[in-house]
Amino acid sequence: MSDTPLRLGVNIDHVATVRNARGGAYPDPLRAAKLAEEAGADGITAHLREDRRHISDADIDGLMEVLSVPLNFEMAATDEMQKIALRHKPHAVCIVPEKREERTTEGGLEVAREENRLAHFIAPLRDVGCRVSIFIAADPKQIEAAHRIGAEVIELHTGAYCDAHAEGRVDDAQRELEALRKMSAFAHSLGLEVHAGHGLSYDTVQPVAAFPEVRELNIGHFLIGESIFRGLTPAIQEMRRLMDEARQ
Ligand SMILES: CC(=O)[C@@H](O)[C@H](O)COP(=O)(O)O
Ligand SMILES: NCC(=O)COP(=O)(O)O
Repeated sequence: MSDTPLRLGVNIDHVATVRNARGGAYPDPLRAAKLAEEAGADGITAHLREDRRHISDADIDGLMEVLSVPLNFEMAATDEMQKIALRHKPHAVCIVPEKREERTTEGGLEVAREENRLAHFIAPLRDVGCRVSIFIAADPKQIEAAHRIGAEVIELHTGAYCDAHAEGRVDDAQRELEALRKMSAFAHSLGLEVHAGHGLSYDTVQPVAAFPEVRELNIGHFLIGESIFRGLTPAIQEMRRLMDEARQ
């Protein structure tokens, strides 16, 4: 039983993916964000990619205006994105690695090799009051580097665990989960706030939600997919229920 509350951040990127499949304005990610808030989301996550394949600049403008819960703004460590973040000053900025040719965010940020540049990159974001988070693999070297550059939060990439689970690679899934468990405890021991996300579903969320050090899960693709079948509000409520159950 953990008495630390576990927040649910709902990622609305893939509402924008569906909208962009046809151009135009439907379905509207802002409407999804407001619905997610009403359904119990503690925050909204949106990733403005360099290629704008889903979330657009106008979506970020709109989210900053309409949200009552905090926005977790995911972005690559580029000058363009830094300017946008400094203009909006969202509650949290999560620095993620990005490759144009990837289908989705494939791994964690390489912090150790770019420590100096990243320390300078995040300093102004912290100065304007953004909580800076680093999207990272379950690797002690990267976690130590994230701590050294002054990040307050790390978000552990759960994709490898979820992929192994989905493909029925039971031993691999168990090994990935164990790494996530150990690294949550390690990051927490350094004073970092620990978040996790990527690819989580009803089948994979509970073991991660049960780690006592994890304070926030960011979940998107599965929830938006599941909302086709049961509606966004029930899809989010069921995720919330599973998270609470795992925490007991
Ligand atoms: C950084 C990350 O985990 C991804 O959440 C992202 O927000 C989802 O979008 P992509 O599928 O484009 O990576
Ligand atoms: N940072 C992870 C996130 O926001 C959601 O990832 P996914 O559930 O869309 O894979």
